[in-house]
Amino acid sequence: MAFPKQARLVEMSPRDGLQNESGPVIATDIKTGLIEQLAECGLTHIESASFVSPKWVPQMGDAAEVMAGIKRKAGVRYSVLTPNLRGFENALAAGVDEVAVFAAASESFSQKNINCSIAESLERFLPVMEAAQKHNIPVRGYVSTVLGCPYEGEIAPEQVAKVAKDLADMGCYEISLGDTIGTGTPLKAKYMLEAVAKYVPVERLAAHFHDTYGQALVNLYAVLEEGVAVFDASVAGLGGCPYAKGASGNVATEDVLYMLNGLGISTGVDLQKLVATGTWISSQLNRRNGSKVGQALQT
Ligand SMILES: CC(C)(COP(=O)([O-])OP(=O)([O-])OC[C@H]1O[C@@H](n2cnc3c(N)ncnc32)[C@H](O)[C@@H]1OP(=O)([O-])[O-])[C@@H](O)C(=O)NCCC(=O)NCCSC(=O)C[C@@](C)(O)CC(=O)[O-]
Repeated sequence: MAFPKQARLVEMSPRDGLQNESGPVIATDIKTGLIEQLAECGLTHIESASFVSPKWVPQMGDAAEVMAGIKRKAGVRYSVLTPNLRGFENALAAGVDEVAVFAAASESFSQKNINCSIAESLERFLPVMEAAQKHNIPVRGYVSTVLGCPYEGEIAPEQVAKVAKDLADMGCYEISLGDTIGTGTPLKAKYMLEAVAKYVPVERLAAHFHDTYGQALVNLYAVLEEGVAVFDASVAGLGGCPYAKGASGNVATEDVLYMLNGLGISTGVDLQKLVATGTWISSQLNRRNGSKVGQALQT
Protein backbone atom coordinates (compact mmCIF):
# COMPACT_ATOMS: atom_id res chain seq x y z
CA MET A 1 0.00 0.00 0.00
CA ALA A 2 1.39 3.43 -0.94
CA PHE A 3 1.18 5.93 1.88
CA PRO A 4 0.33 9.57 1.21
CA LYS A 5 3.35 11.87 0.84
CA GLN A 6 1.79 14.40 3.18
CA ALA A 7 -0.51 14.35 6.18
CA ARG A 8 -2.18 17.11 8.17
CA LEU A 9 -2.07 17.23 11.94
CA VAL A 10 -4.97 18.96 13.68
CA GLU A 11 -3.82 20.01 17.12
CA MET A 12 -6.33 19.39 19.89
CA SER A 13 -4.48 20.23 23.09
CA PRO A 14 -5.86 23.75 23.76
CA ARG A 15 -9.43 22.43 23.50
CA ASP A 16 -9.74 18.65 23.93
CA GLY A 17 -6.53 18.65 25.97
CA LEU A 18 -7.46 21.32 28.48
CA GLN A 19 -11.26 21.01 28.69
CA ASN A 20 -11.05 18.16 31.18
CA GLU A 21 -8.28 19.42 33.45
CA SER A 22 -9.41 19.11 37.03
CA GLY A 23 -8.60 21.79 39.56
CA PRO A 24 -8.81 25.55 39.10
CA VAL A 25 -9.48 27.05 35.69
CA ILE A 26 -6.17 27.30 33.80
CA ALA A 27 -4.98 30.88 33.34
CA THR A 28 -5.83 32.38 29.95
CA ASP A 29 -2.21 33.31 29.29
CA ILE A 30 -1.12 29.67 29.64
CA LYS A 31 -3.73 28.75 27.02
CA THR A 32 -2.65 31.52 24.62
CA GLY A 33 1.03 30.70 25.26
CA LEU A 34 0.37 27.07 24.35
CA ILE A 35 -1.46 28.02 21.14
CA GLU A 36 1.31 30.41 20.10
CA GLN A 37 4.02 27.79 20.71
CA LEU A 38 2.06 25.18 18.75
CA ALA A 39 1.87 27.56 15.79
CA GLU A 40 5.65 28.08 16.01
CA CYS A 41 6.07 24.29 15.74
CA GLY A 42 4.54 24.44 12.25
CA LEU A 43 1.03 23.25 13.12
CA THR A 44 -1.43 24.93 10.79
CA HIS A 45 -4.73 23.75 12.32
CA ILE A 46 -5.18 24.42 16.02
CA GLU A 47 -8.47 23.81 17.82
CA SER A 48 -8.11 26.61 20.30
CA ALA A 49 -11.24 26.74 22.49
CA SER A 50 -14.93 25.87 22.83
CA PHE A 51 -17.90 28.20 22.81
CA VAL A 52 -20.00 25.83 24.91
CA SER A 53 -21.87 26.44 28.14
CA PRO A 54 -19.32 27.33 30.86
CA LYS A 55 -21.61 25.53 33.32
CA TRP A 56 -20.96 22.32 31.37
CA VAL A 57 -17.24 22.84 30.69
CA PRO A 58 -15.80 25.48 33.04
CA GLN A 59 -12.25 25.16 31.63
CA MET A 60 -13.46 26.63 28.32
CA GLY A 61 -15.30 29.58 29.93
CA ASP A 62 -12.66 32.07 28.76
CA ALA A 63 -12.91 31.13 25.05
CA ALA A 64 -13.47 34.76 23.94
CA GLU A 65 -10.47 35.96 25.99
CA VAL A 66 -8.31 33.16 24.57
CA MET A 67 -9.23 34.06 21.00
CA ALA A 68 -8.61 37.76 21.70
CA GLY A 69 -5.27 37.05 23.39
CA ILE A 70 -3.57 34.92 20.74
CA LYS A 71 -0.88 36.59 18.65
CA ARG A 72 -2.01 35.04 15.39
CA LYS A 73 0.43 33.56 12.92
CA ALA A 74 -0.30 33.88 9.21
CA GLY A 75 -1.33 30.62 7.58
CA VAL A 76 -2.68 29.08 10.81
CA ARG A 77 -6.36 28.21 11.18
CA TYR A 78 -7.63 28.78 14.70
CA SER A 79 -10.84 26.79 15.15
CA VAL A 80 -13.32 26.29 18.01
CA LEU A 81 -16.19 23.99 18.99
CA THR A 82 -19.69 25.40 18.68
CA PRO A 83 -22.62 23.29 19.92
CA ASN A 84 -25.38 25.67 18.78
CA LEU A 85 -26.11 28.99 17.08
CA ARG A 86 -25.30 30.94 20.22
CA GLY A 87 -21.87 29.33 20.31
CA PHE A 88 -21.37 30.11 16.62
CA GLU A 89 -22.32 33.78 17.07
CA ASN A 90 -19.89 34.14 19.97
CA ALA A 91 -17.20 32.39 17.94
CA LEU A 92 -17.79 34.67 14.97
CA ALA A 93 -17.53 37.75 17.18
CA ALA A 94 -14.21 36.36 18.48
CA GLY A 95 -12.86 36.16 14.92
CA VAL A 96 -12.36 32.41 14.58
CA ASP A 97 -11.24 30.93 11.25
CA GLU A 98 -13.24 27.72 11.51
CA VAL A 99 -15.84 26.10 13.75
CA ALA A 100 -16.73 22.50 14.54
CA VAL A 101 -20.06 20.94 15.38
CA PHE A 102 -20.07 17.70 17.33
CA ALA A 103 -22.45 14.78 17.26
CA ALA A 104 -22.19 11.20 18.49
CA ALA A 105 -22.88 7.75 17.11
CA SER A 106 -24.38 6.76 20.46
CA GLU A 107 -27.71 8.11 21.75
CA SER A 108 -26.66 7.84 25.39
CA PHE A 109 -23.41 9.71 24.80
CA SER A 110 -25.25 12.42 22.89
CA GLN A 111 -27.60 12.92 25.85
CA LYS A 112 -24.75 13.05 28.37
CA ASN A 113 -22.54 15.31 26.27
CA ILE A 114 -24.94 17.81 24.75
CA ASN A 115 -28.24 16.99 26.45
CA CYS A 116 -30.17 16.00 23.35
CA SER A 117 -30.70 13.09 20.96
CA ILE A 118 -28.58 12.58 17.84
CA ALA A 119 -31.47 13.76 15.64
CA GLU A 120 -32.01 16.87 17.78
CA SER A 121 -28.29 17.66 17.65
CA LEU A 122 -28.29 17.49 13.85
CA GLU A 123 -31.30 19.83 13.75
CA ARG A 124 -29.51 22.20 16.10
CA PHE A 125 -26.53 22.29 13.74
CA LEU A 126 -28.58 23.40 10.72
CA PRO A 127 -28.74 27.09 11.69
CA VAL A 128 -25.02 26.92 12.53
CA MET A 129 -24.30 25.59 9.04
CA GLU A 130 -26.45 28.29 7.48
CA ALA A 131 -24.81 31.11 9.44
CA ALA A 132 -21.33 29.70 8.80
CA GLN A 133 -21.99 29.54 5.07
CA LYS A 134 -23.19 33.14 5.11
CA HIS A 135 -19.94 34.23 6.77
CA ASN A 136 -17.68 31.88 4.77
CA ILE A 137 -16.56 30.00 7.86
CA PRO A 138 -15.62 26.36 7.20
CA VAL A 139 -17.33 23.84 9.47
CA ARG A 140 -15.79 20.58 10.61
CA GLY A 141 -17.99 17.80 12.01
CA TYR A 142 -17.15 15.34 14.77
CA VAL A 143 -18.70 11.97 15.39
CA SER A 144 -17.93 10.70 18.91
CA THR A 145 -17.94 7.11 20.18
CA VAL A 146 -17.13 5.62 16.76
CA LEU A 147 -15.35 2.60 18.28
CA GLY A 148 -17.27 2.21 21.51
CA CYS A 149 -19.45 4.10 23.98
CA PRO A 150 -18.97 4.36 27.75
CA TYR A 151 -22.72 3.78 28.23
CA GLU A 152 -23.72 1.46 25.36
CA GLY A 153 -20.56 -0.50 24.61
CA GLU A 154 -20.26 -1.63 20.99
CA ILE A 155 -21.36 0.80 18.28
CA ALA A 156 -22.30 -0.51 14.84
CA PRO A 157 -20.08 0.90 12.04
CA GLU A 158 -23.29 1.57 10.03
CA GLN A 159 -24.50 3.89 12.79
CA VAL A 160 -21.21 5.81 12.62
CA ALA A 161 -21.53 5.97 8.83
CA LYS A 162 -25.07 7.33 9.08
CA VAL A 163 -24.14 10.21 11.39
CA ALA A 164 -20.97 10.97 9.38
CA LYS A 165 -23.01 11.09 6.17
CA ASP A 166 -25.60 13.40 7.76
CA LEU A 167 -22.85 15.80 8.85
CA ALA A 168 -21.16 15.68 5.43
CA ASP A 169 -24.50 16.19 3.65
CA MET A 170 -25.26 19.27 5.73
CA GLY A 171 -21.97 20.83 4.59
CA CYS A 172 -19.18 19.85 6.99
CA TYR A 173 -16.02 19.91 4.85
CA GLU A 174 -14.38 17.22 6.96
CA ILE A 175 -15.65 14.57 9.37
CA SER A 176 -13.45 13.68 12.30
CA LEU A 177 -14.11 10.22 13.68
CA GLY A 178 -13.66 10.12 17.44
CA ASP A 179 -12.70 7.02 19.41
CA THR A 180 -13.75 8.95 22.50
CA ILE A 181 -12.83 6.31 25.08
CA GLY A 182 -10.00 4.68 23.16
CA THR A 183 -11.43 1.16 23.21
CA GLY A 184 -10.88 0.55 19.49
CA THR A 185 -8.43 -1.95 18.03
CA PRO A 186 -6.95 -1.89 14.51
CA LEU A 187 -9.35 -4.20 12.69
CA LYS A 188 -12.36 -2.50 14.26
CA ALA A 189 -10.92 0.85 13.19
CA LYS A 190 -10.41 -0.43 9.64
CA TYR A 191 -13.97 -1.84 9.36
CA MET A 192 -15.49 1.32 10.82
CA LEU A 193 -13.50 3.42 8.36
CA GLU A 194 -14.54 1.25 5.43
CA ALA A 195 -18.21 1.56 6.46
CA VAL A 196 -17.98 5.36 6.65
CA ALA A 197 -15.98 5.67 3.42
CA LYS A 198 -18.90 4.11 1.52
CA TYR A 199 -20.75 7.39 2.12
CA VAL A 200 -18.09 10.03 2.74
CA PRO A 201 -14.93 10.05 0.59
CA VAL A 202 -11.85 9.12 2.58
CA GLU A 203 -10.25 12.48 1.62
CA ARG A 204 -12.89 14.12 3.83
CA LEU A 205 -12.26 11.90 6.86
CA ALA A 206 -10.01 12.49 9.84
CA ALA A 207 -9.05 10.19 12.71
CA HIS A 208 -9.49 11.46 16.26
CA PHE A 209 -8.26 8.68 18.51
CA HIS A 210 -7.86 8.70 22.26
CA ASP A 211 -5.16 6.58 23.84
CA THR A 212 -6.92 5.20 26.92
CA TYR A 213 -6.01 1.60 26.09
CA GLY A 214 -2.70 2.37 24.36
CA GLN A 215 -4.21 1.55 20.95
CA ALA A 216 -4.41 4.99 19.37
CA LEU A 217 -1.23 4.86 17.31
CA VAL A 218 -1.83 1.38 15.91
CA ASN A 219 -5.46 2.30 15.12
CA LEU A 220 -4.19 5.38 13.40
CA TYR A 221 -1.84 3.26 11.31
CA ALA A 222 -4.78 1.02 10.37
CA VAL A 223 -6.77 3.96 8.97
CA LEU A 224 -3.65 5.47 7.38
CA GLU A 225 -3.50 2.26 5.36
CA GLU A 226 -7.09 2.95 4.31
CA GLY A 227 -6.11 6.37 2.96
CA VAL A 228 -6.83 8.72 5.89
CA ALA A 229 -4.29 11.55 5.97
CA VAL A 230 -5.68 13.90 8.62
CA PHE A 231 -4.98 13.14 12.26
CA ASP A 232 -6.18 14.87 15.40
CA ALA A 233 -3.67 14.75 18.21
CA SER A 234 -2.77 16.54 21.41
CA VAL A 235 0.70 17.58 22.49
CA ALA A 236 1.92 15.63 25.55
CA GLY A 237 -1.21 13.49 25.16
CA LEU A 238 -3.20 16.07 27.10
CA GLY A 239 -6.86 15.59 27.63
CA GLY A 240 -9.90 13.48 28.14
CA CYS A 241 -13.62 14.01 27.80
CA PRO A 242 -15.76 15.36 30.66
CA TYR A 243 -18.67 13.13 29.61
CA ALA A 244 -16.70 9.91 29.11
CA LYS A 245 -15.53 8.62 32.49
CA GLY A 246 -11.97 7.28 32.44
CA ALA A 247 -11.18 8.62 28.95
CA SER A 248 -7.57 9.71 28.66
CA GLY A 249 -6.12 12.16 26.21
CA ASN A 250 -5.85 12.15 22.46
CA VAL A 251 -2.91 10.32 20.99
CA ALA A 252 0.16 12.49 21.61
CA THR A 253 1.09 14.73 18.67
CA GLU A 254 4.79 13.99 19.23
CA ASP A 255 4.14 10.23 18.91
CA VAL A 256 2.09 10.62 15.72
CA LEU A 257 4.69 12.93 14.21
CA TYR A 258 7.53 10.54 15.05
CA MET A 259 5.64 7.71 13.31
CA LEU A 260 4.79 9.83 10.26
CA ASN A 261 8.40 11.04 10.00
CA GLY A 262 9.54 7.42 10.09
CA LEU A 263 7.14 6.57 7.27
CA GLY A 264 8.47 9.46 5.19
CA ILE A 265 5.16 11.34 5.37
CA SER A 266 5.67 15.08 5.69
CA THR A 267 3.60 17.38 7.92
CA GLY A 268 5.66 20.57 8.13
CA VAL A 269 5.85 20.19 11.93
CA ASP A 270 9.16 20.42 13.82
CA LEU A 271 9.53 17.51 16.25
CA GLN A 272 12.07 19.11 18.60
CA LYS A 273 9.98 22.26 18.99
CA LEU A 274 6.91 20.12 19.59
CA VAL A 275 8.73 18.13 22.28
CA ALA A 276 9.76 21.40 23.95
CA THR A 277 6.13 22.59 23.85
CA GLY A 278 4.91 19.31 25.37
CA THR A 279 7.53 19.56 28.12
CA TRP A 280 6.56 23.17 28.82
CA ILE A 281 2.80 22.61 29.05
CA SER A 282 3.26 19.48 31.19
CA SER A 283 5.30 21.49 33.68
CA GLN A 284 2.80 24.39 33.64
CA LEU A 285 0.00 21.95 34.48
CA ASN A 286 2.17 19.96 36.88
CA ARG A 287 1.34 16.86 34.94
CA ARG A 288 3.31 13.86 33.69
CA ASN A 289 4.14 14.17 29.98
CA GLY A 290 1.83 11.65 28.26
CA SER A 291 3.98 11.39 25.12
CA LYS A 292 6.49 8.54 24.95
CA VAL A 293 8.46 10.41 22.28
CA GLY A 294 8.22 13.56 24.38
CA GLN A 295 9.73 11.72 27.33
CA ALA A 296 12.46 10.11 25.23
CA LEU A 297 13.56 13.32 23.50
CA GLN A 298 13.10 15.73 26.39
CA THR A 299 16.30 17.68 27.04
C1 LIG B 1 -25.02 22.08 24.22
C2 LIG B 1 -25.38 22.63 25.57
C3 LIG B 1 -25.20 24.14 25.61
C4 LIG B 1 -26.82 22.27 25.86
O1 LIG B 1 -27.10 22.54 27.22
P1 LIG B 1 -28.61 22.57 27.76
O2 LIG B 1 -28.55 22.72 29.24
O3 LIG B 1 -29.38 21.44 27.19
O4 LIG B 1 -29.12 23.84 26.95
P2 LIG B 1 -29.70 25.21 27.34
O5 LIG B 1 -29.97 25.87 26.04
O6 LIG B 1 -30.81 25.05 28.33
O7 LIG B 1 -28.51 26.00 28.04
C5 LIG B 1 -28.05 25.78 29.35
C6 LIG B 1 -27.29 27.00 29.81
O8 LIG B 1 -26.13 27.18 28.99
C7 LIG B 1 -26.23 28.42 28.28
N1 LIG B 1 -25.72 28.19 26.92
C8 LIG B 1 -26.29 27.48 25.95
N2 LIG B 1 -25.51 27.46 24.88
C9 LIG B 1 -24.41 28.19 25.19
C10 LIG B 1 -23.24 28.52 24.48
N3 LIG B 1 -23.01 28.12 23.24
N4 LIG B 1 -22.32 29.27 25.11
C11 LIG B 1 -22.50 29.70 26.37
N5 LIG B 1 -23.59 29.41 27.11
C12 LIG B 1 -24.54 28.65 26.51
C13 LIG B 1 -27.70 28.80 28.33
O9 LIG B 1 -27.84 30.18 28.21
C14 LIG B 1 -28.09 28.29 29.68
O10 LIG B 1 -27.61 29.18 30.67
P3 LIG B 1 -28.53 29.50 31.99
O11 LIG B 1 -29.82 29.97 31.45
O12 LIG B 1 -28.64 28.16 32.69
O13 LIG B 1 -27.71 30.50 32.71
C15 LIG B 1 -24.50 21.97 26.67
O14 LIG B 1 -24.84 20.62 26.77
C16 LIG B 1 -23.04 22.10 26.40
O15 LIG B 1 -22.49 23.18 26.39
N6 LIG B 1 -22.33 20.97 26.21
C17 LIG B 1 -20.94 20.98 25.88
C18 LIG B 1 -20.34 19.64 26.10
C19 LIG B 1 -18.89 19.66 25.68
O16 LIG B 1 -18.28 20.67 25.42
N7 LIG B 1 -18.31 18.44 25.67
C20 LIG B 1 -16.94 18.26 25.32
C21 LIG B 1 -16.70 18.48 23.87
S1 LIG B 1 -17.14 17.10 22.84
C22 LIG B 1 -15.75 16.09 22.88
O17 LIG B 1 -14.84 16.34 23.63
C23 LIG B 1 -15.65 14.95 21.92
C24 LIG B 1 -14.75 15.25 20.72
C25 LIG B 1 -15.32 16.38 19.85
O18 LIG B 1 -13.46 15.68 21.14
C26 LIG B 1 -14.60 14.00 19.85
C27 LIG B 1 -14.33 12.72 20.64
O19 LIG B 1 -13.25 12.55 21.20
O20 LIG B 1 -15.24 11.91 20.69
